[in-house]
Amino acid sequence: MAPAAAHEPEVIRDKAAMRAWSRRRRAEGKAVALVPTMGFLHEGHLSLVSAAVAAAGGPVAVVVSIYVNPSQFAPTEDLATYPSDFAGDLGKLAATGAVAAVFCPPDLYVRGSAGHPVAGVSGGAVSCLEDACGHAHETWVRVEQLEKGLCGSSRPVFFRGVATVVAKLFNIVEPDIAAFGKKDYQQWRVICRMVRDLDFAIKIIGSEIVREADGLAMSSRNVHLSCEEREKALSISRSLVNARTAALNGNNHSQQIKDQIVQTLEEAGGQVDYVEVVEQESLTPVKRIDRPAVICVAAWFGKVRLIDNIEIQTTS
Ligand SMILES: Nc1ncnc2c1ncn2[C@@H]1O[C@H](COP(=O)(O)OP(=O)(O)OP(=O)(O)O)[C@@H](O)[C@H]1O
Ligand SMILES: CC(C)(CO)[C@@H](O)C(=O)[O-]
Ligand code: BAL
Repeated sequence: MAPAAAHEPEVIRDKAAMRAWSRRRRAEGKAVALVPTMGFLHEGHLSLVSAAVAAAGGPVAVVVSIYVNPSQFAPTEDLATYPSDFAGDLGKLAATGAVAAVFCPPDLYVRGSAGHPVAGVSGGAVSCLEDACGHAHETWVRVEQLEKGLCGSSRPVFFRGVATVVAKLFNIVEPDIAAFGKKDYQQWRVICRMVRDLDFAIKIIGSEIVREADGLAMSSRNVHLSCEEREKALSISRSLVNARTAALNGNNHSQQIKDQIVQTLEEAGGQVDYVEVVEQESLTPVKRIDRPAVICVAAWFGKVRLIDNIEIQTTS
């Protein structure tokens, strides 16, 4: 976003202090906008700040939360190596001049004692939270249909953890607006559905994907790609753009589109997790792209699992 006068955001670590801060801002006549993140910020995150300010359309206090949520990671996933740079993040947020507070709680869960045997959810899976601390926390938000498929298939505790922690953040920050990136397309849809179904009085913004100049979707995990892997990973955005061009030119059979993308990714040396063509809102698979659809991809390059997608708006 355009450089503005640097403004140091207030750093808040305590839940009660965060809630009190939000209530004071609202009493001053400001809307409160929340941008939930896991830190190691990049331009994609900063675009959410701009989107939240634009959506408010008036006086607004923007809160960016930075919290790496253990309950959305399975013990086999990369919680331990998730990148972080708190000082760098604060500098980037200050430079926007648009962020009033950073909420960075040391922990958001009631913890039990380690070593307790834990039964899994969804066919045996447990998250890093239960794995380390038993079942002291036992209340979960499930968005039962939308959490299935796509990322939900290979990350069985992911959306349960995301919906739960976002609900907790909503209850702590009490925002009027919250901004999410369409890079995590299924996550954005899951949050929209949770807000609708549970009557959160919060306007959810779905913000466009911010890309590097060569097309790679910005992602905190990109830092773990070697130069060679990064070059190969460009096959994701390139294959998505080609697929959209083909679909808009009438080559709109989902199976052919998927086969072409899988072939391109594998030839580049990627390991495909999934390629799916789905309806934009319901995320149900479509056989042809004859209504608004989105092509979603997850693929591994080296040890890094990347996701990306492209929306296709049909005119018919
Ligand atoms: N390139 C991007 N464009 C727009 N929004 C983004 C982009 N990358 C992340 N976001 C959004 O930022 C928010 C916080 O995401 P997160 O902190 O997990 O960053 P990330 O870059 O997605 O990291 P990861 O490597 O875990 O995918 C989410 O709503 C996410 O969709
Ligand atoms: C929404 C979120 C902050 C919940 O932990 C996370 O999944 C993310 O950064 O996309
Ligand atoms: N941006 C999604 C967070 C995760 O992959 O855990």
